[in-house]
Amino acid sequence: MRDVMIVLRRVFMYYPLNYSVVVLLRIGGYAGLGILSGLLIQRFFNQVSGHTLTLNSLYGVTALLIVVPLVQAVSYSIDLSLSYGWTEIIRAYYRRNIFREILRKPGASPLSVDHGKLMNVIRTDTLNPESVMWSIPYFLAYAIFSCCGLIILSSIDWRVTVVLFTPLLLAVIITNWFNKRITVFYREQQKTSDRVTGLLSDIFNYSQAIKVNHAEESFLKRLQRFNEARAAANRRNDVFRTTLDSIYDNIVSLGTAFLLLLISQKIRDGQFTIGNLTLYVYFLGYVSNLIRLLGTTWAGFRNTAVSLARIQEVIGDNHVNKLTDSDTLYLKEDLPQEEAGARRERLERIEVSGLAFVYPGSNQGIRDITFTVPRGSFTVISGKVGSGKTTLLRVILGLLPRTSGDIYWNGRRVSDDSECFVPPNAAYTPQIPHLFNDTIQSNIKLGQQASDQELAHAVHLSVLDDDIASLEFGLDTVIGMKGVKLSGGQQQRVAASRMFVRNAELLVLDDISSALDRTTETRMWERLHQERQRSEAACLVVTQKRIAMQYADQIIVMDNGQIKMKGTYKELMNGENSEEFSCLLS
Ligand SMILES: Nc1ncnc2c1ncn2[C@@H]1O[C@H](COP(=O)(O)OP(=O)(O)OP(=O)(O)O)[C@@H](O)[C@H]1O
Repeated sequence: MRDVMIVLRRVFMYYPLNYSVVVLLRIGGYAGLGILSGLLIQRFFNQVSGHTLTLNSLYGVTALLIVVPLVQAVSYSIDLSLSYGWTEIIRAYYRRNIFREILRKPGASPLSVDHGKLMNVIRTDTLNPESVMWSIPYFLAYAIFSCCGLIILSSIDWRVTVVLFTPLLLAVIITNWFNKRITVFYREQQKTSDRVTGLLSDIFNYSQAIKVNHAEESFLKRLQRFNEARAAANRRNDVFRTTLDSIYDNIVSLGTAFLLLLISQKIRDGQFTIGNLTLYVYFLGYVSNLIRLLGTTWAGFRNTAVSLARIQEVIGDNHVNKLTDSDTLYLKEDLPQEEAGARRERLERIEVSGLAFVYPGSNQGIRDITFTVPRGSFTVISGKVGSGKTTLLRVILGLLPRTSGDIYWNGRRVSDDSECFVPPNAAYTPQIPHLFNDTIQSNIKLGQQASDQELAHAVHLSVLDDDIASLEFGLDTVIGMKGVKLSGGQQQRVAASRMFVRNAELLVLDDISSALDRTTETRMWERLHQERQRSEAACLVVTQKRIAMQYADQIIVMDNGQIKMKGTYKELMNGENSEEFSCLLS
């Protein structure tokens, strides 16, 4: 609960003035004007039943009974217009901060939760703080109203008041006891929802695999099972909430009946006026609302605590302050241009020394990697499947956190790889292209400004020009989810264009020619070679292709996470492990 309080306090600090005005409006509107209305109604009925009602006082009371609700209506409208602003903002900050924390994680670290949970966390768990912040001012207003009511009613008849409030107190205790179950139901609801969303996301992502393996039936059955579990959890929650609601509703009816029983004799004896009876019934309605609000506010606190734990699991960090950061949201302003990393001094050489990384919970990774990449050089990393080539690239790029070793840029130690090895210093094409459902052009630029000429140059280097020319809409062709409307080779080359357009000093390519025909592949390596001579960009390339190796200034052969051989193509072909080396080539 401490974390919940920290979140709510920081959320309050987004708009302290705005929120305070809402609190005051609700206290004024519900408590202040509510009590005034009650007293007016009491006075009116006392006058009617006591036959002391004069025309003047009738006009006066009636006018007030019209004016008070009108003032209340104005206060509610102001309240709503102020509240909708901050509830949206709370949600937006919360969601933006979760995204930011996820994106801050080292790029290649997998998320600790599946997509279903992630989606639910962002969609529904982010709603809890705003709902608590929404109900707190109501709760305060009703609490103040009820306390005042207690005092006013006690001054009329304290015995009747005590008897009237006792069942309400009992209701509070019962509600509190029931509310503990709310957490259990909420958790269950979220868990079953995560599973359904996760499975749906898998089905849509891998529909082709499901179809070709004729696995539709088994996936549908699984979906049905998950849906039934979710429906059962929702049902349990709904029944529980409806039961609680009916308890609150019946409290008013039971209370009124109780009251009538208690005071009927007193009214007959003239000890209790009709106006007082009306006042009691009027207050009873408000007090039952207080209990309802106590229930929802308390449930909101508990659900926020559950949600916080889920969010912290997603972002892998339990520092709540990060979730409530309130720097600019850009709701109305233009988004700032994507910031490139700070450009370092012109690259002369990169030195990798004693680099190591082990995947958590395994003994797989890389160890003791040392080599140098000079300006304008071409370094090939080769080796058997699973020997650690991709891991090495990712550790250098800061996508995986190195466990030991150093990287130097022109002799100066790099302390934050993920900040250093980004455009314009370095650009990377991963083994599996990550494309978005957008045009080819947008996929290449990915938020970066690029002239037509720069775009055409990047397309040329990745040997994509003929493909673009053959498409009806050229660079404006929309390529579908994950680029499904392109062939595997085209997808790889769109990803390569994205790297080339960044005009970086270090180009890092992970096995990108695997889906290319020989002619396209030969052209691509030739163009990359020419480009490197022109721009003096250094290239770090994972490949097994002979043609690429022939261009290489050095070839590093990995085995079981370590460097096994190093040299030029000629040296390795003529070295003592030449047979093993030639077996790697394709
Ligand atoms: N997230 C991970 N957690 C644990 N082990 C991993 C993880 N990713 C890769 N590995 C293991 O680390 C080793 C090196 O993997 P890596 O992907 O670097 O190999 P690679 O040489 O690039 O293989 P390939 O040629 O198939 O691309 C492998 O044994 C692999 O199973």
